[in-house]
Amino acid sequence: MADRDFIKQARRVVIKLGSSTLAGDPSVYSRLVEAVHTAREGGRGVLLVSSGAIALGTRKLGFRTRPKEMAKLQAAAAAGQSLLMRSYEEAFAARDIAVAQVLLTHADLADRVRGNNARAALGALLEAGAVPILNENDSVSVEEIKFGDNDQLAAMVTSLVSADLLLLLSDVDGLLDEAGQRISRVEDVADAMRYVRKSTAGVGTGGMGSKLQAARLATLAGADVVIADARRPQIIEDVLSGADVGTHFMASASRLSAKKHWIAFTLRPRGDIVLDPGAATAVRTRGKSVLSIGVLGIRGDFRSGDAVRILEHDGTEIGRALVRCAAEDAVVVAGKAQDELPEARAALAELIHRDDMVIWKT
Ligand SMILES: Nc1ncnc2c1ncn2[C@@H]1O[C@H](COP(=O)(O)OP(=O)(O)O)[C@@H](O)[C@H]1O
Ligand SMILES: N[C@@H](CCC(=O)OP(=O)(O)O)C(=O)O
Repeated sequence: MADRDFIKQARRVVIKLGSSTLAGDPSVYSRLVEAVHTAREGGRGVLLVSSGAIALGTRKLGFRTRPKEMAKLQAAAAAGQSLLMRSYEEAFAARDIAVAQVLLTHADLADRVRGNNARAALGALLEAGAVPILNENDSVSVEEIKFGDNDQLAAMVTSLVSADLLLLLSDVDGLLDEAGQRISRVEDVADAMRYVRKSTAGVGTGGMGSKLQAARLATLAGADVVIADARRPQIIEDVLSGADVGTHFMASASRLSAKKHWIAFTLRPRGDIVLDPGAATAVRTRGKSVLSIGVLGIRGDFRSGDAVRILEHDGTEIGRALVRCAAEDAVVVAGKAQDELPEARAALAELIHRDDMVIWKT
């Protein structure tokens, strides 16, 4: 199959719209509605991740520029979110399509029960024929519980609902090379990072680096990703028909299970487990569990079931995992063989089970 043939067959699609798009030409809403309508007629389920609340709220509340102070940013988000949803409600009414607002914080997806509830609610909305419109719940999100930006939220939602395609719409043709030419296809996201230019202009928060990171997350969840220009007429239709527009990232052949993806990319590590060279090799090359005897050191203040980084003795990160005990117990068992462990902690000879571990490809 040709590269973009998988996109033509995508059944579930997440479309992310950036602030730059929504703060610009208002006709973007009506064009979006027509494209979503056509996609649904073609049997696809569509979810939107929409930024724009802060940009709209900044104007609505009469702030001259985007506020820097957290409380004012949150105020702008609250004021702008209702305006944003009103625009969507009105636009989608033209096609008699119900929209539904879903506001999430990072903590919602980091908690398994809450994440499962969100997945079920989104599934029920699609089943009922509605278009879920997601945004970060900015007015209650503080730094520790933020997604970072909506590119990351969109990638995590893509994994959560097992979407086949993530379409990141922005105000550029796609990823541009040094000469400003669109790159049609990216094979290696890490390598593509060299094209990212730092920019302070514009109303967006993430920039291109964040879109590439989102592309990495979503392709490892088994989705194709396209970054494309929202200002181009028919852009969504063109992308979904497999046309050579925007920048395409193919779904990874070594996709992670939903659980491993969650460990690797949604959870925030609370500490480090440092391995000796023998253990590091066994874990990295043979996918072995982490045994207490191979642990050189423990850092951080994690609890049982938290995510941790797995490090080589020189500090290189090998992977991420869920740890089976709290830091205070891990310190006691580190470096000890099973027969040296106190009886109460015997089970901790296997500190991390291989099923709870994601090893980075080198
Ligand atoms: N190599 C690159 N190719 C394309 N855009 C780039 C590149 N490097 C940096 N950018 C910047 O990334 C911006 C898009 O990100 P952002 O402003 O966060 O958009 P959005 O609000 O749509 O999420 C572009 O407008 C451009 O200024
Ligand atoms: N949640 C914020 C958007 C944050 C964000 O990531 O913005 P952008 O980089 O334009 O996608 C808002 O609604 O204003």
